[in-house]
Amino acid sequence: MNPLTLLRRGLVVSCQPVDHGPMDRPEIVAAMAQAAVAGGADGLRIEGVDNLAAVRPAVSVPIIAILKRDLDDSPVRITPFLQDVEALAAAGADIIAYDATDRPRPAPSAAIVEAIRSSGALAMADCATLADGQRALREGASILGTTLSGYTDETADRADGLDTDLISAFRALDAFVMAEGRVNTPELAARAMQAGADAVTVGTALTRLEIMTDWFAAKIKSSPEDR
Ligand SMILES: CC(=O)N[C@H](C=O)[C@@H](O)[C@H](O)[C@H](O)COP(=O)(O)O
Repeated sequence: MNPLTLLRRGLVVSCQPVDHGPMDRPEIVAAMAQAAVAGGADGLRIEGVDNLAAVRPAVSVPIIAILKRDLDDSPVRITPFLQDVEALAAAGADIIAYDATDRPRPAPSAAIVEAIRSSGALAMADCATLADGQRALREGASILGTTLSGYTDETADRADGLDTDLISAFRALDAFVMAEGRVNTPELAARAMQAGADAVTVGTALTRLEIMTDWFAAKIKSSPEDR
């Protein structure tokens, strides 16, 4: 079945542990992925070829795969190279997400989308702005994600909370819209759907245990002492 049909009105769980933390191991990512599916996830977002290779045989839901890199000469981190696309497709990705912002990058976004489509996977554009989404649709992307809103210089003022404006703007383009980024509670997931999302991706609030723990610990420590 078309992955978009399976993901519509669905939850995608991004299983990306904190880099180099104790949970950053393929067998743990595979266990997280299975636990997410057991809890009702309709899809998964998985970073890296080793993690994808561990998760793919363990689940049957659609997988959105990415490869993250830290480049010296470009701020683009998500699937910047054509060979990244080949590696993720070979490891069983159904959908490959890429940075769809208009920033200096090693390979043009149009070439990345073309490589994704020729691999047989669908392309998900990780966008920061409406213009990113419009360009991505012209280039052949099948999903527009709000993933990078708040993470570029141009959108730094949106770094708090959910970008419902961008979700609604993408809805008006008649695209498949993925709300992604800082969806940290079930209530925010519902708000994303009301704003026009077709599906919602949740990462940190479900799979980055160190960060979730810190949210609770900080609140407890800053709570008033007198009762
Ligand atoms: C900006 C960027 O690099 N986002 C990444 C994309 O894969 C991940 O680090 C996020 O965890 C993911 O987008 C889910 O978002 P959140 O963790 O806020 O639920």
